Formats: sequence, C-alpha cells, structure tokens
Amino acid sequence: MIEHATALSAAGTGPRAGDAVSLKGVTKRYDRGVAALGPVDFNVRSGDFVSLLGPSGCGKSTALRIIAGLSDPTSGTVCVAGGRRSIGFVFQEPTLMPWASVRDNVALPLKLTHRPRADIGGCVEAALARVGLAEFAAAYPRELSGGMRMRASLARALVTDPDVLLMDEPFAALDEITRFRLNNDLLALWRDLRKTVIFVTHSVFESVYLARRVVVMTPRPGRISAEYCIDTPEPRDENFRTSAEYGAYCREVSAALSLAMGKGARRR
Ligand SMILES: Nc1ncnc2c1ncn2[C@@H]1O[C@H](COP(=O)(O)OP(=O)(O)OP(=O)(O)O)[C@@H](O)[C@H]1O
Repeated sequence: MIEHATALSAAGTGPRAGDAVSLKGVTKRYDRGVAALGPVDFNVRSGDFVSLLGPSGCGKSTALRIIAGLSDPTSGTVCVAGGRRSIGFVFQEPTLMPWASVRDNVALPLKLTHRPRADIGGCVEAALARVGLAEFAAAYPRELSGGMRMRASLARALVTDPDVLLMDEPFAALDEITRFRLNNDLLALWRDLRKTVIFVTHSVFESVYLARRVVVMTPRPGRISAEYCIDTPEPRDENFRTSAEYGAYCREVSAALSLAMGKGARRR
C-alpha cells in the first residue's frame, strides 16, 4: 500500500502550465534578523489539495502569507495564476467582526472590492449555504459555536469565488469531533468546487486525511524536506480514517517529519 507514497528530495522548479501557485527560491528574513523560511521551491497544480506540514515556528504561516501577498519575500519569486485576487485566506482564528452579523462578516470582501450591491446578497447566501450556515445569516459571532465561527470564516473566504484557498491551521483550536466533521465538509467542498487548496497544519493525521500531496518542512528556516503523494480512492471518509492504509501513510509521513526535525537540528 505504502508504495503509493513517493518521497521526493525537493519540490518544484519554475512555473509550469497548469500550476496555480509557484514559489522559486523564496526566503524570508524578518526585521529582527529571524530567518523564517527557505529557500523554498514549490509548485502546486491547479485543483490540487496540498498540505504544508511542519513543526511550530518552521515558517508555514510565513509561506502562506507570502503566497497571499500579505508579506513580501526577502528573495525569490512567487507566481499565482490569476493574481492575488484569485486567493481566499482562512486564518488560524475565525477573525470575525463581533459587532456584525454573519451575513455582514461574509459580505466584507465583496464590499471591499466594491462589488455591486445587487450581487452581494446572492453571493453571501450561496457561500453560507456551501458551509451549512444558511440559517445563521442573521446571527452574531458570539451566538455561534467555535466550529460555526470557522464555517463563517470559510464562507467569507469562498464568497469571492477564489481559485486558490489558503488555509492556515483553521481547525487546530477545535475539539476532535468538530474537527473531523469540518475535515469531511472541507473535502466535500473541494470535490464539488475543485479549488486549489494549500492547507497548513502540524498534524500528521490531518494532513494525510485531507491532502493529495503532503509537503514536509524542516524547522526554521523552513525548507521542503520530503513530499508524499496520498494516493487513495475518492471520496475519503471515515472508512479511510480507520483503514490500515491511512495508518501506514501516517507512520510514513510521521517518520519523514522526524527526519526533517533532525535536519533542522543539524543546521542549528
Ligand atoms: N512579523 C514577524 N516578525 C518577526 N519574526 C516573525 C514574524 N512572524 C513570524 N516570525 C518568526 O518567524 C518564524 C516562523 O513563523 P511562522 O508563524 O511562519 O511559523 P509557523 O510554522 O506558521 O508556526 P505555527 O505552526 O506555530 O503557527 C517564527 O520563529 C516566528 O517567531
């Protein structure tokens, strides 16, 4: 089974036709001299679901922020097919405005891009229906559970119909039952919409469950240490989560993460 998993020494070259995102020689050094990332070469095919897996502080969020254009790389080039407007971002925290209804929170990206008022209502209703929150449009964030707040945050990212969805440990703070349910709902959404997803996590189990490609990073400054192709029939569901195949992938990726941690230790 595990022979499906192909470990590669490094990922990516320049952008190829069909790439949604391409990073070439990307590094990030913060103002105080912290070398956070790279160099990283990384390509993501359009419609793929890729997980960036690495230890806390290895630069995963930094990589996402650079792809989103929220932070500039110190060196290297970033290419996003369709440009930054084609990106939706889901942060670690739901980051909802507490004084605004769910409907108004989700409408925010459309208002910021001056979308005609007549379009906004329909787009918001559709995004809320996508994440199972249609009945909570008028509710305020304080009236929602943690999982529902994260659904609202996901709806806000989807409302502009982006090609690329960047997700930064969105479910890390949720209880396991809610997290598993959101994992399944995200996979269903991805199968329907076929957006390109880059999902950051430090959970081996979550990355193997969700992603078709797991990219393992070393500790800071994060580099790509290995890649695994999780080649299992779709749709994935609870049967996959409890399968011997899933367990074997998790063991393999876990071993790769341990190896990556060792690489980081040697560099320091
Ligand atoms: N604005 C900043 N200024 C200075 N250093 C920063 C800044 N943002 C991040 N760092 C540092 O860069 C490194 C990488 O941070 P980053 O948040 O990208 O890691 P991460 O892998 O996403 O971590 P986590 O999984 O804990 O969220 C860390 O050492 C962090 O302290």
